[in-house]
Amino acid sequence: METVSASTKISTTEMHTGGEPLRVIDKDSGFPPIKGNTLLEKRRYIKEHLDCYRKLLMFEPRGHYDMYGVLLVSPDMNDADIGAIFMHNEGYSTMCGHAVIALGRYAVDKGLVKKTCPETKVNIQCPCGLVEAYVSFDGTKSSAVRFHSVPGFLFASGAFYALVPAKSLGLDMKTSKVKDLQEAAAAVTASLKKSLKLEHPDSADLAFLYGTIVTDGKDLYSEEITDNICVFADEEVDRSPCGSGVTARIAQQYHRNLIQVNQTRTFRGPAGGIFQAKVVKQVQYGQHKSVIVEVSGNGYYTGTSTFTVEEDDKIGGAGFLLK
Ligand SMILES: O=C(O)[C@H]1NCC[C@@H]1O
Repeated sequence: METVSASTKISTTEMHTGGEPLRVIDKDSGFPPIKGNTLLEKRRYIKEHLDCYRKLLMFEPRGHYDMYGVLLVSPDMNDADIGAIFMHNEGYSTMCGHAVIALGRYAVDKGLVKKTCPETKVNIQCPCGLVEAYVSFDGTKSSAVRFHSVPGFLFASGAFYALVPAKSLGLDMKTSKVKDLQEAAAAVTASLKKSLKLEHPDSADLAFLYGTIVTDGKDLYSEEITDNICVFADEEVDRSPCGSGVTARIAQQYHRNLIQVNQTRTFRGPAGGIFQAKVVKQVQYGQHKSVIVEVSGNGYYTGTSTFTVEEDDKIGGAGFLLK
């Protein structure tokens, strides 16, 4: 495992989607070179050799407990425009909807794809597979983004989640404190990790429980907003409604016959941000009857940063988290 070099200088673009941060680390950011032919190999290489840079960029004092980032790499899928490696307080996730929404805009604005009006398509290779993002673009400004998930199935989707109604934990989405919802969700994740063996049709790298989503239990189709909170990685709280999480909720609602193809549901996260989602088609994925879900939302820019390290800064050079 490497340690961060004192000559490090990494420049990032800061964004958020529904309140959930996204630190975009582009290919020319100053992040050290990454070995590997495929996206999953690169993800493994970073995990094994460059994890100190994740800590540098996600942890305090440059980030915080609930920070989220994406590193852009060259994709290995022919159809992909960009490759994305997601990172958070514990490691590297397989799919991230809020990041895809922000990244869609980023790719259009940075000229990483050929722009078309009224929508520009951006194909993003994520660890879980190819995600198609459609970015509204009027010739000058990019805005709302919708994306089509990889197939979502019950047990599970691009990322594996447990879905639990707040009521069954003795809690309430409107009146309970975020801290109480966070602790209860983390306890569900911890106990399931001990008892549940997950399998993914494509790769063992993708088969792990990413988190627990506590919901208001409003799963039957209606135009009413449904609230949820996603607690993932090391008890990290998603501020947004969670793009991969609402994909999982829609997949569950569809498989339980509570919604039909093209019925749009509106999801709200703990910061009040809204995503809309619907099943666009049913597909077969390995042995799983699956669905492609379309999720839409808005990502925004909040600024840019350049991070450096001083040689004798042991605390800031390693980064730290306070629980
Ligand atoms: O929107 C999402 O899918 C993500 N947000 C943070 C946790 C998930 O990766």
